[in-house]
Amino acid sequence: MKQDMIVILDLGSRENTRIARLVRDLGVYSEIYPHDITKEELEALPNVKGIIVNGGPNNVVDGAKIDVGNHVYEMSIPVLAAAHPAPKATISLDTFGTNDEEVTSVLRNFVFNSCKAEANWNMKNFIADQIELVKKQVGNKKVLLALSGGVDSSVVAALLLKAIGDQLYCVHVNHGLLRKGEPEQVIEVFEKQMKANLIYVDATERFLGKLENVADPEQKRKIIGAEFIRVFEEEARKLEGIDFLGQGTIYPDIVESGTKTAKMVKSHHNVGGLPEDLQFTLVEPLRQLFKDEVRACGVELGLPESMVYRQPFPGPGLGVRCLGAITRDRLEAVRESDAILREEFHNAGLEGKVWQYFTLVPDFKSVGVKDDARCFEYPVIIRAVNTIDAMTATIEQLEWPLLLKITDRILKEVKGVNRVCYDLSPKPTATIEWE
Ligand SMILES: Nc1ncnc2c1ncn2[C@@H]1O[C@H](COP(=O)(O)OP(=O)(O)OP(=O)(O)O)[C@@H](O)[C@H]1O
Repeated sequence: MKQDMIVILDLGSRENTRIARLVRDLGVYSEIYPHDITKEELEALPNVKGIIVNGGPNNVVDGAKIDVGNHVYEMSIPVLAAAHPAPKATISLDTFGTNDEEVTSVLRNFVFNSCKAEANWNMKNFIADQIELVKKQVGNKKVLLALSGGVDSSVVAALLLKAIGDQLYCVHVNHGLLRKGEPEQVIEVFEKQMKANLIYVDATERFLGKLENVADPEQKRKIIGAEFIRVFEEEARKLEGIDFLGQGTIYPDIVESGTKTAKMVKSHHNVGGLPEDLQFTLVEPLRQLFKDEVRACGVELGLPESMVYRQPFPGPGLGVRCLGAITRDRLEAVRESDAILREEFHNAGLEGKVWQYFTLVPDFKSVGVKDDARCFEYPVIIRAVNTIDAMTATIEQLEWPLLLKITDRILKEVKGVNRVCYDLSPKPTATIEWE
């Protein structure tokens, strides 16, 4: 193992994530574990140079104070106890302080002087360590991975390929709701370039059939999710002797599901809902990474930037941007207009600058004129928003010439469309997606 590690024990503090990031900013890898980690579990972690017991006022669960076991202090590993009474800490603090510089100076002293950790955290070493761990976990067994072509599953796929090569089986499901060029890119990158075992399933007809005449957004999402599990399950059953399921779980997924310490564990299974008899052990090499680190990992693994810096895309795909009951003509109009929008944002240097931008097509028509004749066609609505946490969002103030150019191209190139609108609504009151 190449990297030293500082372990942060979670006693419910909201600061855990910040401390982990600040330790990593010092160049030392850090991971967060539940407060009730056992002696054996702690001993099994590689290269632990120091432990931070991060206390604070949230250390009460169901009326009882929670604490770490005494073994934490008896392992001859330096311990920093912050806002927490500790029998034998190397360093005890009342609190970590509020500004990052203060906290960093305490951490620097602990990490380098007390723990003698080396600043050897970088993507190369992270990848090398994860490869070693995955090899140890998987042995000569097979791993199945649902590969969406999104950032997280693509980075996991690339990492697992490096670790176990053709013991990895990737399944990419085309549900007919992917963006233009996406299934082609998955095939090009993973099958042609990286030589992965890629199972490509074109289930377009199946999904669109199930979605026919379904207008309720919740119902649409449910059908897409359930059908995805069914297709994936069928593929899994065709393959023999699979013991592991690879997943692109990343640290924010774990925090969102509620950490163990917060007693909110709502198991986060990305590919949730697989039948009971399909029992897999999970392989989740990115589970301790933040999104920007996942991207850096993807770049280091040689994935194309367009994949690694892809904007967020909803699970049900274009299905929720073809409003109401999905029809093939409107779905095509969403896909084509979205491709134009992305191309023009790329040309204008806005890619990576605007958080999310897409088009949608509602299920009503308006009157227009084309070639001197009256026409009755769909509008395309453009949405471009910026946000930090997706809880609130502001709209991007696009330049008029760019908006006019995109409008012109959509009206000329997309079939069945006679009108383009720009959605000016922030969140709140509007959500980012329409459905
Ligand atoms: N079309 C698909 N084909 C294969 N797997 C998929 C597909 N869509 C989703 N998945 C699987 O379900 C997981 C969760 O999908 P979701 O749309 O919530 O994306 P995510 O958590 O942002 O991950 P990613 O960045 O990999 O898409 C994905 O990581 C992937 O493993």
